[in-house]
Amino acid sequence: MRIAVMGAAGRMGKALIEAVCQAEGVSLTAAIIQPGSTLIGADAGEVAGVGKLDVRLVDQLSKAVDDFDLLIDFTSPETTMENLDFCAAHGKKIVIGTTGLSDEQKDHLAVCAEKTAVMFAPNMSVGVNVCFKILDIVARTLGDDYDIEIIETHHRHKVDSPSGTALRLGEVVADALGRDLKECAVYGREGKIGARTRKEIGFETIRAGDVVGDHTVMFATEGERVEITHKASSRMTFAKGAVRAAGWLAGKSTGQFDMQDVLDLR
Ligand SMILES: NC(=O)C1=CN([C@@H]2O[C@H](COP(=O)(O)OP(=O)(O)OC[C@H]3O[C@@H](n4cnc5c(N)ncnc54)[C@H](OP(=O)(O)O)[C@@H]3O)[C@@H](O)[C@H]2O)C=CC1
Ligand SMILES: O=C(O)C1=N[C@H](C(=O)O)C[C@H](O)C1
Repeated sequence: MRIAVMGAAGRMGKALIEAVCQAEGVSLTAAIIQPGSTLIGADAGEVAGVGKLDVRLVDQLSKAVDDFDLLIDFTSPETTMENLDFCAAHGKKIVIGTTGLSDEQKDHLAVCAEKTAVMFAPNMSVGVNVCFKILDIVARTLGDDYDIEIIETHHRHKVDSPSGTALRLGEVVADALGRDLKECAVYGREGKIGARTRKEIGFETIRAGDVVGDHTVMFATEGERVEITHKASSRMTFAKGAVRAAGWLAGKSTGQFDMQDVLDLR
């Protein structure tokens, strides 16, 4: 499988290049960065800190169109949507890790998945995806008697909030309890807002330092509290998950998938 990495000089882009190099059955054959970057023409491996790979950084996906079978994209919603259309038009598979997509952009994934294989997950780590699975059981068992709060912490550079993972955690517990997250979510409380309503799901966002990504779902009632926490300490956990997803997608020509499919957790 010939892999292209979009946003190759970004935090995840560099981790993805390292993960592709470590994996079997895949190879890095293209790497794309922002137009205007001073790194255009540099060796992708050297920029990622894994040594020379003889893959030159280019500034347009179209310049690499004959060089890859699958694109891994962890960039921004706007860039990802452009690349998704490109991949659908040119029969390239795509693994998307970008968060902060709007509902319309998420709907567009399904449209493009009729033309090519699309894998999208707000968190590619195995640990978080196992948490999604067990949260469904925990929420169904504890039921409406427990207040649910979701707390996430990320590094100071993160631009979207709450994190894509926190929102997915909220969707999982809301679905398990028969609630609509759009109706019951409460974000970042402030002021004299009154007592908590029973069925609301609260989200708290912390941005600080170099935290890779922490998520906690708290279920609290009179007399006890259950907390399910995941802490990522390296971006390689996301990158390895994305490369695993890329290998899994080799067997698919169309359709939309996420890490629950890749890990057989459905
Ligand atoms: N699903 C998951 O498991 C994970 C998802 N993420 C998500 O991945 C995304 C990226 O995160 P992170 O790596 O920290 O962010 P960075 O800002 O470090 O990386 C994004 C990179 O994409 C580049 N880029 C943006 N637009 C283009 C374009 N048109 N062409 C080429 N390159 C482009 C940026 O370049 P420039 O800086 O020059 O603009 C930057 O280098 C975020 O949405 C984040 O939430 C992160 C970790 C895990
Ligand atoms: O921006 C990040 O860094 C991360 N983003 C993802 C998210 O928004 O959930 C996943 C991970 O927590 C790191």
